[in-house]
Amino acid sequence: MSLTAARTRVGLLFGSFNPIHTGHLILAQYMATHTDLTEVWLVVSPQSPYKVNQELLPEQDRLSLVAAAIAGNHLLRAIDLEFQLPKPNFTITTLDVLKRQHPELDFVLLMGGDNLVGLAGWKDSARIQQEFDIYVYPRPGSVTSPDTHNSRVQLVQAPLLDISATFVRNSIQAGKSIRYLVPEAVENQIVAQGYWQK
Ligand SMILES: Nc1ncnc2c1ncn2[C@@H]1O[C@H](COP(=O)(O)OP(=O)(O)OP(=O)(O)O)[C@@H](O)[C@H]1O
Ligand SMILES: O=C(O)c1ccc[n+]([C@@H]2O[C@H](COP(=O)([O-])O)[C@@H](O)[C@H]2O)c1
Repeated sequence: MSLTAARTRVGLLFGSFNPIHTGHLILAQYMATHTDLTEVWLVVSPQSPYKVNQELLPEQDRLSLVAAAIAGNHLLRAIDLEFQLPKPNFTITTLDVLKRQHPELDFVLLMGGDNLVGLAGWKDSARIQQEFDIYVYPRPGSVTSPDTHNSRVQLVQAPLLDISATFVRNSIQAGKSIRYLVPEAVENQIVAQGYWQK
């Protein structure tokens, strides 16, 4: 019997969340309930290094949509830490701050197979892969087998919904319904504020 208590493991889903949608939420909730993670934190990135030209809703509005989406869910948390960090937001910078702020927690990166392919090009990619466990979930058109050279990468067969924030934005702009693509509270806020409507 081990005398050391298991450390609390927290999953981190980084994203622009422009806007958050049901695909993000199904994934986050599954990770929080079907793996060894205790919670999943949704880290809102004001400016992803790869999305500098994309038209983004102001970060506070994106955060507010995330908060509306997860209201009352004690397993998920919205994190605005990157709002105070230099832009564009490099994930290693945020990870270093989170580790300093929460030495009692073990952070696990959640990543789609599509992002895992690009991870090699991320800032301090080698350090990210050495210092953090990464749970990879398959995404359509991406590699589904984990990198066997890196024992910290683990494949999680999460149920996925093939929708994107781009699809949600385009639907709004085309005057189509986004019912069920986003939670009702998010849809109500988008409609009330007129986000992405022409
Ligand atoms: N349907 C989905 N299921 C699971 N993960 C998703 C889904 N859509 C996006 N993700 C992942 O969630 C994270 C944050 O995504 P992001 O905020 O960039 O949303 P997105 O839908 O990919 O946005 P966009 O369409 O604007 O590029 C990324 O790691 C992305 O790969
Ligand atoms: O740190 C990096 O070099 C890096 C490069 C690309 C993307 N990221 C982060 O990955 C998250 C998802 O990015 P994206 O572009 O797929 O929305 C977002 O939080 C970005 O800040 C981070």
